[in-house]
Amino acid sequence: MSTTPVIAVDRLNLTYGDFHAVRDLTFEVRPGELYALLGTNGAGKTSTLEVVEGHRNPTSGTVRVFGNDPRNRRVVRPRVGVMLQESGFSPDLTVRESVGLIGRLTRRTDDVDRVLDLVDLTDRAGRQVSQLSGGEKRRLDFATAIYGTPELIFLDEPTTGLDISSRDAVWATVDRMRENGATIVLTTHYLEEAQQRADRIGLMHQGTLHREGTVAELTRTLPAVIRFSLPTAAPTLPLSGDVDADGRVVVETFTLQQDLHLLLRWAQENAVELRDLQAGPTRLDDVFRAIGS
Ligand SMILES: Nc1ncnc2c1ncn2[C@@H]1O[C@H](COP(=O)(O)OP(=O)(O)OP(=O)(O)O)[C@@H](O)[C@H]1O
Repeated sequence: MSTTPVIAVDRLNLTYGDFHAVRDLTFEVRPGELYALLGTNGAGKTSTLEVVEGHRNPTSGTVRVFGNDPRNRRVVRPRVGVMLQESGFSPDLTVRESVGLIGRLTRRTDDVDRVLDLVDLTDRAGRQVSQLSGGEKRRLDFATAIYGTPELIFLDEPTTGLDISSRDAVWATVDRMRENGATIVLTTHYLEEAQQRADRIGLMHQGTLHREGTVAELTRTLPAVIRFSLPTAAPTLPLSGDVDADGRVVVETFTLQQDLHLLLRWAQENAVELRDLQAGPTRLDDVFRAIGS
């Protein structure tokens, strides 16, 4: 498999008037990976993706998609599927017409019925877009991104407004496309989805790439947490911790397995019940909460 990056962003800057929305941003997306571009509100994700998708000119810096300037739409567009946050469909078109139109615009070919089946809109094919529910519209947006099985797919908040079975169906389709070599760029505020699926994460904050790496790389810099309640008059704990607002003991640790073992052995030996015991590795949510703190 080629190791030439599918997307290469080098010292990208983007300003809106006096406002510097993206600052010296550099990152790459490799062939076949799922790269999640995450961040706080207003971090600059959409602005960055608009440049990478060829919709917006950078103020400075370079962006290459398959080695080309993304504004070279004739070359790049047929290879790229885009699911935007807001769909731009004409409300008067039917579902079938909308999917067909996208085919013509992107110059990809596909079987409209196959795509409608994949997003479970076969029985809505003749209906006008204006008559679709929010979740159905979102599935239509997804259909346009996967039409013609593009090599690179941008998914901007793909599962917002979808019920659980529609979400599962979207991810099953994404998984299948990845098995066939597709590269995915995901933005989402559902951190759970990124945590489960991203090969690498770029975490943006105030226009810059605050952190980048695999989930394990991002979370390993923060301690894991053990929480429990103790009965009154318990003997002295074998490790140090704080007490939270609810009176529970909170132990932060970089050696979770070892400390948990120590704690459980101590509890057993002293016949102490550790009520509401919880222990877990750091989650992506915690990495987010630590931004700016
Ligand atoms: N057309 C515009 N004109 C002026 N400022 C803009 C424009 N578009 C975005 N901004 C500002 O640029 C910053 C980055 O916006 P952007 O939409 O890229 O962030 P984001 O990371 O996608 O945010 P969110 O998670 O809230 O969708 C924000 O402060 C926003 O207010």
